[in-house]
Amino acid sequence: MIISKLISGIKPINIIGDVNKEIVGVNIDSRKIEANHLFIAVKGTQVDGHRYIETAIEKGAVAVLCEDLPEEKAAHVTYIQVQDTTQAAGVVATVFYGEPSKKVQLVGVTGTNGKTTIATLLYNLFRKLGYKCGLLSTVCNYIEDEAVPADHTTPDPIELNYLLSRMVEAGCEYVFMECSSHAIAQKRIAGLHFAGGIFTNLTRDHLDYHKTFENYRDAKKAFFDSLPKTSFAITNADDKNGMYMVQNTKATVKTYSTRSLADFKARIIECHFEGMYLEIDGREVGVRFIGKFNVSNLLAVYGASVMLKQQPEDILLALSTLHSVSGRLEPIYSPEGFTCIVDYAHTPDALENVLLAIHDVLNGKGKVITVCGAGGNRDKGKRPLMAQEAIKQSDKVILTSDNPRFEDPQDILNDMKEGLNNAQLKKTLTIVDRKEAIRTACSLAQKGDVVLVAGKGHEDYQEINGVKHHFNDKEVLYEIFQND
Ligand SMILES: CC(=O)N[C@H]1[C@@H](OP(=O)(O)OP(=O)(O)OC[C@H]2O[C@@H](n3ccc(=O)[nH]c3=O)[C@H](O)[C@@H]2O)O[C@H](CO)[C@@H](O)[C@@H]1O[C@H](C)C(=O)N[C@@H](C)C(=O)N[C@H](CCC(=O)O)C(=O)O
Ligand SMILES: Nc1ncnc2c1ncn2[C@@H]1O[C@H](COP(=O)(O)OP(=O)(O)OP(=O)(O)O)[C@@H](O)[C@H]1O
Ligand SMILES: N[C@H](CCC[C@H](N)C(=O)O)C(=O)O
Ligand SMILES: [Mg+2]
Repeated sequence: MIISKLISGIKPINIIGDVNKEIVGVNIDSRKIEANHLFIAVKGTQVDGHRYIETAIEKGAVAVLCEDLPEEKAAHVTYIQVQDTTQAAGVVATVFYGEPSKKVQLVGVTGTNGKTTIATLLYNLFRKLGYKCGLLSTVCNYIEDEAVPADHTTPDPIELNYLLSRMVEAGCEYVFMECSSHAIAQKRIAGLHFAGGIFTNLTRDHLDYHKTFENYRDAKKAFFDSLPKTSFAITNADDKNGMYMVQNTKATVKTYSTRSLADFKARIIECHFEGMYLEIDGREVGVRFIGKFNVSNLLAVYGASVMLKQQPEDILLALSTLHSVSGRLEPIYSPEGFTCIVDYAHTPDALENVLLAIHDVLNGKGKVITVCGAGGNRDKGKRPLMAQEAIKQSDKVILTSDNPRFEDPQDILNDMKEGLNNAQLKKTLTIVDRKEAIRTACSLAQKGDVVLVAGKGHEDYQEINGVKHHFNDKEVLYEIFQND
């Protein structure tokens, strides 16, 4: 694609050099630059991408998009200066890959918890309804059946538009994606055309990055502010910030609620560990999910499907056949008759809700033993709150390592214990080794009890000092049961 076409969606302040050159690739990372590429210099949180302009040119870049022009310029390179390269990166990537988001119905899901669940269920549901679909999520990306491993909840703008273009090539009509607050703040989704957006909920997370809850909230809101008039915005009326999210959007607003009047409503008729019987918009349906929060997730899925012009009867029929998403409230039954639940709860709110869901089913008839930790190099303030939520609804808590990343695991656990009083500490064990912690929880459990293993869900690694060691909570549980 020639440079003048490539930059047709942005407003350069200055252009130096030939704009009729052919560009065969674009990237924000100098390490991925090859011959005849455009390098986009982005000022990041760790380094300033402008430092890599020279390296990128040595690797073959023939055009550079930047905010600050370098003093020494190469004669064969075209320099394009813009105000904000973060924003421009998304727009240029979209143009380079043929504006793929305009060729599919793209629905974005944002909020603290529930994004993976909702996006994955929509992908599974629309495939059951007979459509070709794509999915961009924390667990894995999918182009129809083809799995493309995910490093991030939302990929960088280049990878994102590349994957979307592959989905268009594969004939996908619908694409469901998670929009993390990092991705919205870093404009990874700039230039995308959304058919709809969904808001799940907002509670504490990622304050290491956003600094204040207001910044975090407004990062999520920015997604709805940017939705086009043709799109829909579905919001959770039960969440304190549900209406705030959509107050400035141009999209058609619809609400969902399990408590009050809303466009999409539901209530629980019955619930077991195997699933729930629900009434959604006046129709009854059996689903294989538990927990009130999953009623909200299913309502969001139902609402989005209605807005995407599917028939309520077809949606509910497909909904009744869907299974829980990997590592989200996934039950594993022990030979001794207790139930283990593997779940990705890694925020105070998620822990509270998962434990509520477990108690709803247990109905006072068994003990709850919770194994949990907190991630290293992430929001420290959530650590004591997570310990508090765990102890509030558990008979015993075993604090253990999650992904310590570059922190000492014992320091993370000490931060968690800061949230507990002496009586609560007496109900708590600290076992740094996660496998040992899970084993101990299982040895304490009896028939009818529940062992909640929280925090890592689908993850198949434990990240320690920058190295990902193979580790999977479900595998560990099966191994324990086999050796019993
Ligand atoms: C804090 C954060 O979110 N950082 C993300 C951000 O990086 P950054 O802009 O800070 O990059 P940087 O390292 O300062 O580098 C600046 C620029 O120089 C470039 N560079 C750097 C080195 C080099 O040799 N050459 C070069 O060109 C980089 O490619 C970049 O363009 O943009 C990068 C590209 O999109 C991301 O890979 C990176 O994710 C880091 C690794 C990360 O761990 N992010 C997590 C926190 C994250 O994004 N999580 C959310 C979800 C959380 C949730 O689901 O709850 C996610 O969407 O996954
Ligand atoms: N609607 C919800 N409300 C509160 N908690 C939820 C909700 N849905 C899921 N959870 C809890 O949050 C955990 C994470 O769910 P999920 O992976 O769907 O969220 P996510 O928003 O994609 O998270 P991430 O930001 O890490 O990608 C689940 O394992 C469950 O404990
Ligand atoms: N996307 C989230 C996932 C957290 C998962 C948990 N296992 C942890 O490592 O903290 C994050 O990067 O903060
Ligand atoms: Mg997710």
